[in-house]
Amino acid sequence: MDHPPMTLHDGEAVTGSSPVRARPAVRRFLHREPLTPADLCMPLLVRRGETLSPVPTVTLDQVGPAVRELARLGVGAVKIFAEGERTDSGGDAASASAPLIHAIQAAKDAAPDLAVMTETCLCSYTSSRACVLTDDHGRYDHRATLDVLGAQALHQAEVGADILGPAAMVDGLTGHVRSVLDAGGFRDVALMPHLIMTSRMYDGCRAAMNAAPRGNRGAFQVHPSRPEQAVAVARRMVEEGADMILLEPALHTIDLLSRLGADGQVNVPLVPFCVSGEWAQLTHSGTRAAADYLPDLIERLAMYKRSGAAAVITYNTREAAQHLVRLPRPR
Ligand SMILES: NCc1[nH]cc(CCC(=O)O)c1CC(=O)O
Ligand SMILES: [Zn+2]
Repeated sequence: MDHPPMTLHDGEAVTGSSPVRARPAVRRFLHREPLTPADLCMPLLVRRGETLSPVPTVTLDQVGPAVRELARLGVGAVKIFAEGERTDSGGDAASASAPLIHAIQAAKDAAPDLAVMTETCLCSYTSSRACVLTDDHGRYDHRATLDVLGAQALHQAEVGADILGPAAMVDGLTGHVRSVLDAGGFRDVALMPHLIMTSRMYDGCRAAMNAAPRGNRGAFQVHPSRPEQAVAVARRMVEEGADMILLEPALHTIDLLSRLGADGQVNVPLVPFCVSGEWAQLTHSGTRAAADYLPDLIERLAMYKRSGAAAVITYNTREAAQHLVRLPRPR
């Protein structure tokens, strides 16, 4: 044996222990926080009314108070989604007075130092609930999709959004939004495109936003059997100017998180999004007491960090942050 046997205070030998674990002073010396409130981002789904929803949502006038409370807890960011007017041509997606734009403004007014992320997508604005626009024959219209999303991105930047989230998963979107922002004088607005795997885990969010897809969203998202495609898409996003990449669903893309984070894949921060289905599983759709799921939640979030996440987006941000600020540390 390399080390003398470790003993507890009563002198009894401790088997299976190590010098690193045996003494509180050494554990304290080596302690690193696995997770802090600053690592977390809260998705805010903004809806017009308080009708029944399968996931937590807010109304526009609740955005300010919610953001202030999150900021007080030390939370790092919010990610704002909002339903707008729907038409075949993308409704008010490109309007400066869309609910999403007001919500971003409310969040920045409430806590200027908290990072505001957005979703830059069309599924909250199309009659079809698709993330893209289609032409008169129902075929994907690349030019029109990029035009509307570019205009939407500019409005998001104009009211102070810090990180935009191109989410339609179409080629060239990240690069297009980057060039629109640069031309508009917003070089310091960051891009975190979504790398989305097809999944049933989005159904709750889609229902809450009245955006259950009628068409085939899988045409653009990555199929779970194609990890090599996910790597290729991630690399292309970085080439086009992604500053970070969002991975969803977090729980079903942990393999990608560690794979992409490994040397030589992509060199940008990776941010898993624990989507609505993950919230539903953990909280039994909101019926479970926080005290019952908090240990699981904290372990889960720490696991994402350990697997290479720069930060984590979770609907449980508030409970997690409240729990973390109460913990004695180091432990
Ligand atoms: N528009 C892409 C997008 N943005 C957020 C979610 C899901 C988020 C959640 O379930 O919490 C999705 C997936 C999808 O629409 O297919
Ligand atoms: Zn979308």
